[in-house]
Amino acid sequence: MKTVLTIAGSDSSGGAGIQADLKTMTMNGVYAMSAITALTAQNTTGVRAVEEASPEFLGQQIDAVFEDIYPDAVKIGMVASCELIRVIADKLRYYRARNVVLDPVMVATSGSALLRNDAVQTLMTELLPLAALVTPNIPEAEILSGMHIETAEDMVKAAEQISSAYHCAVLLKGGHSVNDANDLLCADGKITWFEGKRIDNPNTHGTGCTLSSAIASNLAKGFTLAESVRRAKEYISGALAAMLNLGKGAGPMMHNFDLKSPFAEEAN
Ligand SMILES: Nc1ncnc2c1ncn2[C@@H]1O[C@H](COP(=O)(O)OP(=O)(O)OP(=O)(O)O)[C@@H](O)[C@H]1O
Ligand SMILES: Cc1ncc(COP(=O)(O)O)c(N)n1
Repeated sequence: MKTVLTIAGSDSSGGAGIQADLKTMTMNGVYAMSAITALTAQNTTGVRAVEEASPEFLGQQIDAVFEDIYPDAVKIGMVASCELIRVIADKLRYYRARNVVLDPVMVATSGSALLRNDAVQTLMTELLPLAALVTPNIPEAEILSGMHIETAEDMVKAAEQISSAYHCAVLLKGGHSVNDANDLLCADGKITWFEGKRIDNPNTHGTGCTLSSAIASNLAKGFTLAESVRRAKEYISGALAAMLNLGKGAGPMMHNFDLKSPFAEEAN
């Protein structure tokens, strides 16, 4: 069985972060492992508190995984601080991690900051060059490229700029666009659009975490980058279309929307 490690923060409400990653990886047929950067006390309405792991303890978690079950892919989500970013970068270099997918999480859907302001530059210089793929949403791509993004042409220019500056592929996600949810892949100088009809569902907590974990899972299974993105887009569209409605704010999506297991049956 193929294996994937997520290095990310815990979301107590289960919709984003480590919890979304483990659900997504399991549903995408890989064995999921985790190294937790921070605990968050959060729900669908917002983040109440954050407890960061110490850099030493994060390093120990990553060592424990790599020394025993070497992951076929690594997904990185919330990284919180400069110190934690440096540990992650050192470990990924030391273990020559492959298929690294970086979701440059900065702000939660609810508006709370998940990355310290002074850590944005460290994320860009330390982690982007190690990534096979970086998956910014539109506001994150504006920060990474220093460009304002309004049109599809702006998305292409920003993705090309980030890709050439950091020598990694870029998937610029269109979830925050006013039009359809079309995502753009820029890899080896080639632009590919992945089109998605906008689903009228306000419950989008954890969409970015889910998409990047599904891509990492498919890379681990040996699919090409473009095919991994296509399959992940299909997965996120299915999870959103299942119209789960939980919580008082932007709720989580359903992961077991396609599960026909007898263990999933509910009592009448
Ligand atoms: N309403 C929607 N309908 C269809 N697809 C969507 C919708 N919202 C987001 N997506 C898709 O979900 C994925 C994540 O995109 P998005 O731009 O929301 O990322 P994000 O902002 O990082 O997510 P997060 O909510 O975790 O912060 C993309 O493939 C995007 O196209
Ligand atoms: C621990 C953690 N990681 C990532 C996100 C981003 O997800 P979203 O933008 O959907 O809130 C989050 N809210 N919490």
